Amino acid sequence: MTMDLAPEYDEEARLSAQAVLAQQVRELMDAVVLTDVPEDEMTAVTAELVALTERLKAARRDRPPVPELTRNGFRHLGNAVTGACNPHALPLVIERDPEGGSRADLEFRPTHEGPPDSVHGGVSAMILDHLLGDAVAAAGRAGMTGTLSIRYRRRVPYGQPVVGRAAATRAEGRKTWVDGTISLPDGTVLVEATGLFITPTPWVNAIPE
Ligand SMILES: CCCCCCCCCCCCCCCC(=O)SCCNC(=O)CCNC(=O)[C@H](O)C(C)(C)COP(=O)(O)OP(=O)(O)OC[C@H]1O[C@@H](n2cnc3c(N)ncnc32)[C@H](O)[C@@H]1OP(=O)(O)O
Repeated sequence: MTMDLAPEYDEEARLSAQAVLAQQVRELMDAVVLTDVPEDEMTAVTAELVALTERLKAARRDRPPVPELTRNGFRHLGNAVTGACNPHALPLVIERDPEGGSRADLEFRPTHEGPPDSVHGGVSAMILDHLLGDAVAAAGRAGMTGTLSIRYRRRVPYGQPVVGRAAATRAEGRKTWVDGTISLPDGTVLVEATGLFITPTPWVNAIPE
């Protein structure tokens, strides 16, 4: 009698498990910055984490999950902003804004702290960069950030809901200009961004009419 020892390999199930793992790591990261346990408990937890890290490194790919076009649209599970499989990502969940462009409801976490009790300006800029890039796609174009200009109007809080919005304002050749904001739910603008996105020449023929 022969037995097939090759395991059933279900990539979608593996990615779902990786997304659950990434979410647990986000919770771990929050627990790390907020922990107040005694030093010897931190040392014990660190030893367990070293062991867990080695288990994950037992089989290693050379890059995070790649961007792909699926039946349900574009997904990039390894992305630093939107990737469900990347613990660094919020992850940001972007929708089409009924008023045009892109919109995301989000809540920053304590791990995003810059100035005391406020979100780091670079983190806000990263979120806006991605949101502006998504708005380029919402306008039927594609591009990489050429320039990004940020105006910080008020401190951005973490641990409470805020709203990100972006929309393309103008397009010319390979260039798309986009504006965006992070606001409180009542509409108070906290951060404003303007970006110029440029379609790299190799992408020009890849964008559907
Ligand atoms: C098919 C895909 C579907 C995807 C569908 C789903 C998408 C889902 C949402 C994803 C959202 C991601 C959002 C994250 C966005 C990042 O984070 S991208 C990462 C950060 N950006 C980069 O790494 C870009 C690095 N730079 C480059 O690759 C190249 O410099 C660029 C920007 C592509 C331009 O290169 P190039 O095409 O060789 O540019 P070049 O021919 O020299 O210049 C063209 C024109 O642009 C101007 N220009 C060039 N660079 C700049 C600049 N930096 N500033 C201002 N003007 C410039 C030139 O002056 C020139 O103007 P004109 O003389 O024509 O008036």
